[in-house]
Amino acid sequence: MITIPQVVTIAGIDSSGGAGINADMKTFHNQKVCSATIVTGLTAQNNYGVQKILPTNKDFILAQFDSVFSDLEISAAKTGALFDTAQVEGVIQGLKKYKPKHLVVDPVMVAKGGAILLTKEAIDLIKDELLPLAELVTPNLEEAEVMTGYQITDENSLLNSLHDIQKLGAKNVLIKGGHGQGELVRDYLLLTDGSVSTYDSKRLLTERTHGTGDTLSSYITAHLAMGESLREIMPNAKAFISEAISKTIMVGHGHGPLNHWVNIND
Ligand SMILES: Nc1ncnc2c1ncn2[C@@H]1O[C@H](COP(=O)(O)OP(=O)(O)OP(=O)(O)O)[C@@H](O)[C@H]1O
Ligand SMILES: Cc1ncc(CO)c(N)n1
Repeated sequence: MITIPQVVTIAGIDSSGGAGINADMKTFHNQKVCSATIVTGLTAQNNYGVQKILPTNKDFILAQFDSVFSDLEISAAKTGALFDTAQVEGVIQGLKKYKPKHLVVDPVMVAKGGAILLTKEAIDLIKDELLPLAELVTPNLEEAEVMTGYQITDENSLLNSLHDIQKLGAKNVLIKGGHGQGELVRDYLLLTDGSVSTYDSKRLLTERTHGTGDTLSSYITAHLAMGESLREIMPNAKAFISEAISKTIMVGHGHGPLNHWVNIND
């Protein structure tokens, strides 16, 4: 018999296959963990942007929680796109009921192409009630600004943001630098013990970066489920995302999807 870590992604489906649950499941499969899904919505989306959203309702979200958690042995969960306040309430209720050992919150707010995925009320609820449940929250630069209410203009304001987001209740905070500038992409990780580590990689000059955030947070979730620490996971997570961006697959137009077949141990 083979035992495989089991994880769940609580997120939306991307009709073009490159982001959201689709990216999560491909990453989980690549990293050899078994994944369940709690679907928060369907998107009519492609590599140009999001054309339409059909959110699932709170009752159906809770029904999926009951189905998944009454059967599978879930050791880690991650949240991705959540679309309205009632949904966020459902997700918080489900997480409080089933208490997965590890929870990664990816506070997806804006899709590549600029579509706003979350209302202001829902963002407040995420800050007040979802972040305190999270082992790790993974905002990009804009999402960090929305959470704190001030702009990140330099390293000082970035470090302040890390601490201010931790004060909202998340144990560990990762601010991702994909939307920054310069030759390097630098991600900043603040741990519970107050230490800050930075992770650099070469900025790959491509617009084919659909689903980078989902892929990174899924990779981390998979490895938390395997019992690794964030310090152990981060260098490999960065290597994986760089490899998945650089071994370009030509699918669709615009912000094309990543290559989820890569293996950083090759
Ligand atoms: N051009 C790039 N070259 C190398 N690494 C990148 C690049 N863009 C993003 N990354 C890496 O991908 C991960 C996700 O970062 P990013 O800031 O793009 O997140 P995100 O905005 O949440 O993604 P998404 O737009 O998919 O929601 C980070 O680890 C970041 O360092
Ligand atoms: C469904 C969905 N979730 C997350 C993102 C962000 O990558 C997206 N574009 N679409």
